[in-house]
Amino acid sequence: MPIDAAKALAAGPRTGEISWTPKDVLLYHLGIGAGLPATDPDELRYVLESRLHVLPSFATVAGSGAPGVISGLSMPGVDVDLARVLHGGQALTVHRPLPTTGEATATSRVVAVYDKVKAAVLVLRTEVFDADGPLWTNDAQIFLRGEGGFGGDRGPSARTEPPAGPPDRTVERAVREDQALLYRLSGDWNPLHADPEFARVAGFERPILHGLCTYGMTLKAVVDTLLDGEVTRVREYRTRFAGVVYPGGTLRVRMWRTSGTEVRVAVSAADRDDAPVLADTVVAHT
Ligand SMILES: CCCCCCC[C@@H](O)CC(=O)SCCNC(=O)CCNC(=O)[C@H](O)C(C)(C)COP(=O)(O)OP(=O)(O)OC[C@H]1O[C@@H](n2cnc3c(N)ncnc32)[C@H](O)[C@@H]1OP(=O)(O)O
Repeated sequence: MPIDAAKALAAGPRTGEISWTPKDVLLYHLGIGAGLPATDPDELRYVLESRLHVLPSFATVAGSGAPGVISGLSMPGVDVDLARVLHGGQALTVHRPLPTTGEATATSRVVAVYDKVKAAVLVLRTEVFDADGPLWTNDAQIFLRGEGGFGGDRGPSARTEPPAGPPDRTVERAVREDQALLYRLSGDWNPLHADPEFARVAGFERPILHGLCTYGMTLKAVVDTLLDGEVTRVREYRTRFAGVVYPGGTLRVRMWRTSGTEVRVAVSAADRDDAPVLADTVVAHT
């Protein structure tokens, strides 16, 4: 059986050491489209090592290859075809600002398996600590097409509409044609994002963008637009991947300030009739 929920949930945590350097942070920032225009002082904080600030969504790729990245998909009770895997959602809690250089311990385990009948949804939690204590917690929701129907708990429904009324701010961000090719160098080498033949087998007309690339692009847009570019103000950031993004397209990012410490966000593909891309998206901040 491809998904054995009981076995996946009973499996002990996987632990590994991770580390990163400013070069990894710079590469990640470039992969989510930072650095344009190259002379903009606000952009230099993302792409120049002497001024480097770490966008918290870097936590989703830090120490690639360790538990929690693609290797997180090979675990007890989970034996799935990569072509059926889509990233369903992501929730990040930042316990402390991310340093530009780090050595930490990452522990991952499956905390939930939901049966959506036509799919299974796996929630993989990764907790990261360094010598000074907790750094961040990441929950990845992995949508496994065709793997449901095992009689499990259906779990929560993902149907939240964006807040009523016009957004406080709307910005657009171009997705470069080579965005996925650059982004994948931060650690997610899934061929779905680079190999046209693999993408076709997976049911797409061409390679799609990594969900976590859209996730990072969106957080950067929010931080730059509403948080004065101060990356350390982000406390939590969660989203659901509601539709695919193709390289070469344009993200339309709508933002609602719902309180002094919360921004709700909806992202659509401006080049594809405003099709929803990110839903149920919240940035909690100081
Ligand atoms: C450790 C990290 C590992 C990371 C692994 C990932 C590796 C990466 O390289 C892979 C990627 O980046 S893939 C790219 C990013 N993801 C996407 O583009 C997916 C976009 N979303 C979709 O296509 C559809 O929403 C789709 C297909 C997701 C769902 O659409 P439908 O099939 O039409 O589903 P629908 O009928 O609307 O709903 C069925 C039930 O599922 C729940 N649901 C819907 N979307 C969900 C989502 N995104 N996440 C979780 N649950 C979701 C619905 O609530 C519904 O359940 P219920 O009936 O109980 O309410």
